[in-house]
Amino acid sequence: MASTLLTVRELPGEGQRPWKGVDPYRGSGRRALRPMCRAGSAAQARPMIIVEELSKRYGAHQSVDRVSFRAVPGSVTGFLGPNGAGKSTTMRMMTGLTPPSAGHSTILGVPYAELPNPGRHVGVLLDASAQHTGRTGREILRLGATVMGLHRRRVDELLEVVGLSADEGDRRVGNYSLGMRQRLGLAHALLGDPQVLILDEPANGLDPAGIHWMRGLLKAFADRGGTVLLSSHLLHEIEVVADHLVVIGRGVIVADGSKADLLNAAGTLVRGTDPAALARCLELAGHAFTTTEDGAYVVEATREQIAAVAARHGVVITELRGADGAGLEEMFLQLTADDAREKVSA
Ligand SMILES: Nc1ncnc2c1ncn2[C@@H]1O[C@H](COP(=O)(O)OP(=O)(O)OP(=O)(O)O)[C@@H](O)[C@H]1O
Repeated sequence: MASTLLTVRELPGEGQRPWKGVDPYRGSGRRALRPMCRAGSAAQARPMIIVEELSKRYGAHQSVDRVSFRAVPGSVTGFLGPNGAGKSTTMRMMTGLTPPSAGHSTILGVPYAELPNPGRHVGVLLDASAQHTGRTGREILRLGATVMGLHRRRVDELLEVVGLSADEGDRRVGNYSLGMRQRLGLAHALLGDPQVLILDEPANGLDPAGIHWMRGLLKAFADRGGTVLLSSHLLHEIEVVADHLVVIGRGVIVADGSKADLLNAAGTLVRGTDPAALARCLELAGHAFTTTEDGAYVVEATREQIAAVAARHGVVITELRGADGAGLEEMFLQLTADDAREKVSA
């Protein structure tokens, strides 16, 4: 299937970048990232990442099985799955580090390996602990800046953006904590002012303040028109930051949709003053439901449908909301229950 969105020649070069000439730092106490203004809403709907039927087999083990999804600009796509589900393998295939057994993927319309000066278009953070431990953070960023043809000034800017002090920048990476390595990895991913970010578990090792900071950074990146693909098993983190969710279990995509749709699919929680009467009217209306431990019902119907049924039968409702009390975790555990190492009681 032809999926080319932009040819290499059409990729915005330095002189064509829409944000060229804008001073992104003016008026801000801390340095901000460059804005990524995008033309219209139609352009925003075009997927920047297309993964089609990607598969990876290691010997007899099928690690990734015909995985397909897309990520569009202006949004954060959360790539969720339990340990060993195939997230890293998929991302490694997308970024040319692992050859797929079948399928293909494109970023900005071309395979990652065909992007000219890829760091200028796609920021990748796959394994923060893989950085050279003998170099300082600043040296690693300077090397990256040289390879990408960037001014050295950019290194200082990015150290500041990710919250590493000048002193920390001059320390050897071998002496960095995991959280500091994640910040450095993120700085490296952002160095080339890319349009797309592919980040594998970037929150690992970050403290709560660091996770909060990163959440803001990724949201701001997406708000400026960037495309973010973010893998994690930190479900609450993803729930807060992602607009779109792709859930993987044992190498297979088990859910793919907007966060709102997937959470709504978890059903509606309703509680009434007379549970038996409420149950009867739900049955009469043909709405399937389950009972929670504390006597509420989780119903396969919208809030409006339930309210209408209750009103028709004169049943008093005391609580009516999306059944997302446990948020994404509940949905995630349900969707991956067959795949999880720890079995979850329904
Ligand atoms: N080089 C390899 N050789 C053999 N098996 C591999 C290799 N790389 C990954 N696998 C297997 O592929 C499966 C998916 O691993 P992957 O690292 O992609 O999972 P993940 O979803 O990123 O997990 P985690 O959340 O624990 O990082 C696992 O069963 C893993 O053991």
